[in-house]
Formats: sequence, C-alpha cells, structure tokens
Amino acid sequence: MSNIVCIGAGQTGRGFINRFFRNDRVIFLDKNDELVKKLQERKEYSVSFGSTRSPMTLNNFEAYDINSSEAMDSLSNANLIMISIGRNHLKELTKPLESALKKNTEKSIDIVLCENGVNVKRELSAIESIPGVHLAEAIIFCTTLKEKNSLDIFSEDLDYLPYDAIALGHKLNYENLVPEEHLDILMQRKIYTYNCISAIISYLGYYKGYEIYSDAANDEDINLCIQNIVHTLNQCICREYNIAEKEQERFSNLAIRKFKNKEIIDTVERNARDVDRKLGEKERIIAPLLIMNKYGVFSKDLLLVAASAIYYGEKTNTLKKLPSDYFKILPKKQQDMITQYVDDLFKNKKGRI
Ligand SMILES: NC(=O)c1ccc[n+]([C@@H]2O[C@H](COP(=O)([O-])OP(=O)(O)OC[C@H]3O[C@@H](n4cnc5c(N)ncnc54)[C@H](O)[C@@H]3O)[C@@H](O)[C@H]2O)c1
Ligand SMILES: O=P(O)(O)OC[C@@H](O)[C@@H](O)[C@H](O)[C@H](O)CO
Repeated sequence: MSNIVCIGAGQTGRGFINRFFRNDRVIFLDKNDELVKKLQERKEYSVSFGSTRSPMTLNNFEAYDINSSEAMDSLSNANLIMISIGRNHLKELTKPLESALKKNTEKSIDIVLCENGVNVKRELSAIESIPGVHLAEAIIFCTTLKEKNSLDIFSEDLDYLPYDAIALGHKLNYENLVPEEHLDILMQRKIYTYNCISAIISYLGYYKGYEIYSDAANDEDINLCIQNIVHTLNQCICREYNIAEKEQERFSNLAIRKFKNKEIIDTVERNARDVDRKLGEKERIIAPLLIMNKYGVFSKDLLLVAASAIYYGEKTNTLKKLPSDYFKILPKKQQDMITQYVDDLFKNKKGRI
C-alpha cells in the first residue's frame, strides 16, 4: 500500500487532489493550525459539483501541522508526496523535506508539485538531488473553491490531472492521473491561455467594480477584450508551440466557457491576488506579450490588462516593485503605453473599460 502525503490542505489539496486517492489513506500536512485542528476534529468534509454530479464525502485522511513530529514521520515513510501550497511557498518546504527525506536511505519517493507556474520545480531544486527522489510537476485545470466557515469545497466537475511522466521516470497508477510527455509545453500553454484569460477578467473586472468572477467574465466590454486578445494570442501560441489552430481554439474556448459559468461562484479577488507573482516574466500577462512580440504583433488590449494589474496592485498596496520595473523586458513603446493606460485608469479616462 502507498503512503500518500498531501502538503497543503487548501482548496486544491482537499477539494481536488484528495479525490484521486479517496480509496487510500492520505495524510494532510498544512501550516494553518486552525485548518489542521478542524480536519482532525470533523474527520470528514464534502466536495460538491453543482447540478452536474452528486456531492462526494471524503473521510480518508489524517491531518497534522507541517512542523510536527507526525509530519516528519509521515514524510519519511511516504512513497508519494503531492504538494499544492502556492508557488511562492514552495521554498518553505526545502528544510522539512530535506530532513525527512535524508533519513529515507533506500526507498524511492515521488514528489508531485501541483501549482500554477512555469518551471515551479526550480523552487525545490535543493531536494531533487536527494537519492531516490523523483520530482515532477502536474497541472491543475480544475477550479476548487472553499465554502465560508466550513471545510467543504465547491468544485468544477473535472477529474483530470496531467503530470510529467518523463521527470518522474515512471507512471502513477491512479485513475485520472494522466502521464504527459511534454508537460512543460502544456503548462506554458495553460498559463498563457487559461490564466491569461483569468487575468483579463480579474484585473479589468476589479477596475469595473465586480466582485463575482463570472459576472466580470460575462461583462460585454470585458468579453470584447477577451475576444481581441485571444484572437491574436491563439495564432502566436500555435506558432510558438506548433499546435493546430483548431486545438488551440478548443483549449481557449474551454477556458472561456468555464470562466463564464455562473454556477461557479468564484471571486475576482481569488483570481487577482498575488499580483506581483502574476506580473512575472514567465507569467500570464508578460509572457503572452513577449510571444506576440516574437511574431511581430501586439495587443493594445493586453497592454491595458497589464495596466489594470498595476492599478489593482496600487489600490491593494501589493506591488513589490516600482510599476515600471515589471515591464522593463518589453519594448519601450509598449512600456510607455502601459504607463499611459495606468494614468488613464487612475483618472478614470478609460470609458467603459
Ligand atoms: N483553487 C483553484 O481553483 C486552483 C486552480 C488551479 C491551480 N491552483 C493552484 O493550486 C495551488 C494551491 O492553491 P489553492 O487554491 O489550493 O490555495 P489555498 O490557499 O486554498 O491552499 C493552500 C494551502 O497551503 C497551505 N500552505 C502554504 N504554505 C505552506 C507550507 N509551507 N507548508 C504547509 N502548508 C502550507 C496553506 O495554509 C493553505 O491551506 C496554487 O499554486 C494555485 O495557483 C488552484
Ligand atoms: O491560482 P493562481 O493564483 O495562480 O491564479 C488564479 C486563477 O487564474 C487560477 O486559479 C485559475 O482559476 C486556475 O488555474 C484554473 O484555470
């Protein structure tokens, strides 16, 4: 029997990852004391899916604080560690993983990072050289949302977890865990399509005063921006990754359909949070702009989204650099346009957007 540990008992950890292992025992490790206590006391929670599927009760777990002795023991004995804590937190795991896994002399151990981001493995490179460790990434397409004052989760009805079978060196024998040979490319396409569209909706949605994400996604002006950006972006993504036009169109349509789905009550804030990370050069706004530049085109609408991300960062006081520092990699003309748009947004000169 596998010893499965899931680090991160948040929306993705308990609402999505644990579903694949519902017939096994899973040990959740989290740094949120309150959450760990609730999981220990209540011993079960449910995942609901809206009108498409019956809810699922999950009670197959134990939960411990990541800094406890139980956590150390479970990590030392694990065969499979799934991690979903947010890219910016991954480095916090270097020490606990190093201490636990170095005790583990002969065993082989699979570690699967379930985070949004290109090359997130880099954050845990220190543990990759530990003998027996196989470190791989997986891609989360499924949206999971916590319910207020409860352990329960609302989830999109999607059981699909592609993972990097090449980095792992072998396949994982669980239903709906899908081995991918080119996970790096699928990850880039996902971040530069799904998450790019999410950025359009959330940052323009924030500017327009929306709180519910699907309301922003169904706004007429925001939709026009999505259509304009996706039209240009899809052509460039097809060229960059050698993808058939129909396939990329299907991919972006899936994202748009999900984001417009009013049954999924997501928030603009969840999608917009952590804007400093989202303005990274390998992230959802700047990387698509760079890909467009490579093929000799650009999108004023995506520059406006970049400006609205800065607007969000300024309003929420969450930028970690000067606004202009985020865009140094772009051509001067585009940097100037973003600066002008930011100014317009603050002066409320952008009309309907
Ligand atoms: N929720 C979604 O719909 C969704 C969809 C796609 C991808 N993702 C990605 O999944 C990852 C997790 O997102 P989420 O929505 O589940 O976030 P979340 O905030 O709901 O859960 C993250 C959990 O990790 C815990 N954590 C953080 N640092 C930790 C540490 N050092 N040790 C132990 N626990 C720690 C937090 O306490 C929290 O319980 C992110 O990378 C996100 O981008 C989420
Ligand atoms: O999870 P983040 O913070 O990287 O991004 C927020 C959303 O874009 C993201 O969670 C999407 O909803 C998800 O990636 C599904 O496409």
